[in-house]
Amino acid sequence: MNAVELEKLSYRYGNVRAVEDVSLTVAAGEVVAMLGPNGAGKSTTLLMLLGLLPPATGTVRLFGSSPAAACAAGRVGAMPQAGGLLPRSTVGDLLRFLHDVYPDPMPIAEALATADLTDLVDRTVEKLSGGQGQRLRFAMALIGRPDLLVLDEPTAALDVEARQEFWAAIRRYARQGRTVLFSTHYLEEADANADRILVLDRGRVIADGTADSVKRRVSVRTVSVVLQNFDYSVLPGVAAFAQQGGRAVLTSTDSDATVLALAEAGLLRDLEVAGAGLEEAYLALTRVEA
Ligand SMILES: Nc1ncnc2c1ncn2[C@@H]1O[C@H](COP(=O)(O)OP(=O)(O)OP(=O)(O)O)[C@@H](O)[C@H]1O
Repeated sequence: MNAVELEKLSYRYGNVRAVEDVSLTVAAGEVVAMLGPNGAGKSTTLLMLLGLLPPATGTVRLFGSSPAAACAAGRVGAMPQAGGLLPRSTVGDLLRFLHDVYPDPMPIAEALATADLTDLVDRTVEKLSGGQGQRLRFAMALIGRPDLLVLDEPTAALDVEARQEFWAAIRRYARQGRTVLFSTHYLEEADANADRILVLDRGRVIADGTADSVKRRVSVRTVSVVLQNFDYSVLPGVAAFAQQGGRAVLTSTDSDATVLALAEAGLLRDLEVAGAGLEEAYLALTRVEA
């Protein structure tokens, strides 16, 4: 059974089209990253998925049920983007409280260990670092032993080390065959931690597949030549332009056309053409859509 089925979901805030006709399924056991720039519609999609925002059009099914029924059955755990921690409570207080709410919770010691919080059980929330606070939210999301974990930009504002610790905890949980859906701005996070990447832009899914297939979705290449005084962005195929060490580095969705145009403009000095990484593919995808 699919963990998530979204069909033709749309949402508007007044005149702003936040989500447009999004249809997708997530199979049970998949770890899926939802990648997209600011305002792409990630949070709005996740809020509708969780049943916290009624879709303008379309339907959401979680494990074949409505979001409300799946949540009531304890099958869904979520880490929303914003969300306070009850002041003056300790890590242990919050987990004990939630432990008693769910039908089939995991032992508190297991939630603490999975989120690497065992040594902080008596710490009050005001004294937690940013990374520790996020790991507590993660423990709160997973103590109900949910089959589906939904995380909205869980590592925003964390430093590199805290992010690594956080992802190690998520991977421990995913290895138990759970479904995880997370949103992020960080390509490397999506690449390193997800089986599949969805790219959202302006409310639509513009790519869906493995990191490799996202790269192949547009045959993006990096074309570079010695930098000259020229507006490279007007050349055909060029989705992005950067200056690096005296070179013009062009991300191109049609490297043949770009190279031909460079030749015609007399700009072909010390040409290099290379396959591009996920970052360039993503940039090109969102630019091509624009
Ligand atoms: N409460 C709101 N009222 C009005 N417009 C909103 C509201 N929330 C979001 N929007 C708009 O809807 C669009 C989608 O926003 P959303 O927060 O879903 O995107 P996002 O991909 O999660 O962005 P971010 O990465 O910045 O969190 C944006 O244009 C945003 O400005």
